[in-house]
Amino acid sequence: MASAFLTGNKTTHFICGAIREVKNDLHDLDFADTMLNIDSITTLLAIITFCLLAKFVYDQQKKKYKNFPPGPMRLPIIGNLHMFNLREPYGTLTQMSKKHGSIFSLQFGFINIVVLSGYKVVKDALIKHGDDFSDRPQIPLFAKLIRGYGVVFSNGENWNVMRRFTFLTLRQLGVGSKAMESVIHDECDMLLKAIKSYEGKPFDNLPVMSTAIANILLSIILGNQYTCEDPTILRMKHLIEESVKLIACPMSLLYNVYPPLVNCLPGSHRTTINNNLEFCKLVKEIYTKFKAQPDKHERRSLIEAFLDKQHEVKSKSGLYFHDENLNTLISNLIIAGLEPVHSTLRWGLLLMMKYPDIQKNVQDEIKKMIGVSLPQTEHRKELPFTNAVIHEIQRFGNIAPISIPRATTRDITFKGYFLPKGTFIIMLLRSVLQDKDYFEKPEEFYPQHFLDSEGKFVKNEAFIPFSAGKRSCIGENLAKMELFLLFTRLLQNFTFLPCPGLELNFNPEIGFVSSPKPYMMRAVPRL
Ligand code: HEM
Repeated sequence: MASAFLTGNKTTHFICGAIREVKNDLHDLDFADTMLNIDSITTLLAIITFCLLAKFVYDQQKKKYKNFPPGPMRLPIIGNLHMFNLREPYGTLTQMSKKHGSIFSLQFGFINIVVLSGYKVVKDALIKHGDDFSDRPQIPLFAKLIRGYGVVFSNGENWNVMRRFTFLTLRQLGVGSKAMESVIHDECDMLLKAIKSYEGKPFDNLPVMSTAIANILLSIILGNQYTCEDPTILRMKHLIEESVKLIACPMSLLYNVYPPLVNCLPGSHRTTINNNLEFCKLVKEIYTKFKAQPDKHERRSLIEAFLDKQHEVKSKSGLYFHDENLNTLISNLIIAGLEPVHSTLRWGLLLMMKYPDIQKNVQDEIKKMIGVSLPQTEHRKELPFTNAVIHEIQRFGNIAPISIPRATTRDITFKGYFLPKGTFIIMLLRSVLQDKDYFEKPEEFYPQHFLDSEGKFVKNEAFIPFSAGKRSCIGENLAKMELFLLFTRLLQNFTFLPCPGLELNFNPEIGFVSSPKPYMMRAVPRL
């Protein structure tokens, strides 16, 4: 309605007419009325300015987004927000992709978002157009927390330098080698001991499992200086676990859409910001200690490799090795590396309790092929069923349903649509891992997705839980090693059973990572 009024001469006539009317009225009024009307004029002018501005923005957007992918009808100001079930946003996106196809657009407040779904389209974007889709968008809450540093949400040269450093350092620290296998086994020994101590009685697996996985990651990032029992680490872990959930809560989502409006309100976004400030303070305490006593540690760590780089400021890339990047990189790695592995394993145990026959087949295969000896990564080939089950846990568990958002690095035409530079892109990984053209029973837990008719393991090209291309998961090798060794040893040592009277719950927790809700289980020793 407003924009219909505000076109060309009609707009000027409307404004002049309104002001003239107000002026005429002013003659006949006393002082109080005059004051009242001055307020009315201000309000009227504000409304008119707003409408003109809205029209200008609308025209600019229309020009910019010509030939933009279509999508569901949007409302002014809120766009498509009203259509979202904020408690299950991934479900809403999946439903929309069924209706609007593999490329469609949405509007969140004033932000235009393009959603890509299905293996073919997502693969094209990740691989064929890898460079065009390799940025991260500016998401207000993350921008506030991360300020363009670290690796997960940075872009350009900062991202390049941090990614290369992280990738090479993980390799130098033994990820993928026998040395890392032994770190994982040491932690697994403690995990088995902790589980055994419950003597087959019900227990909550969340704290026990997260301790083991956190200790593996900490040994890489901080060397052998810190373990999960350290009060600083306990606090850091709590802050991360809380923030990972809060980031997907309604107030945080609203903050990302209307930052100035929501900023002053209380809610999950404020707690996340405060958690981040506290987290950075704790990381700073840790690296200050490292700086104070260099070369004193038995095992080298990522933090020490970074501090070494700070001394080599000769090269141009050396400029990026400052404390802000160190702070953010460490928090990035702890957040990105802890929760996904932990959640995948917890989905795994939940599924083993639901499907006792599959659990038994895995145990029989382990018994037959490796007996009681320690599993090694090479055993994957000899354990095709176990390997297929682990792949299916990752596919079914689907812990990163929308991956991490991307943005276009330049103006591009993709599948016939124009996407301006900086377009916010969601790659719906959930739709890839459930693509019915690649998985026979996409909504079921079906390890045969990764087995041929003779029971041999077969790869499936649409299996990309770590995403793909130049911005794919840095921790893929570490995560695969952890999942294989921990899962195999857990099933070699225990049979996992549900607690009598408790129903198994497969509804995921809301959060950035789609994890199972806390649950109790029993573990009966086998050896
Ligand atoms: C089961 C375990 C894991 C899964 C399913 C997983 C999945 C993912 C996914 C989907 C992305 C987004 C990639 C993209 O934008 O295309 C990602 C990014 C990332 N992951 Fe993982 N991840 C896992 C474990 C880990 C571990 C153990 C680490 C750390 C050592 C890690 C570190 C990272 C980092 C740093 C990024 C950002 C990469 C970048 O922006 O360049 N992840 N991960």
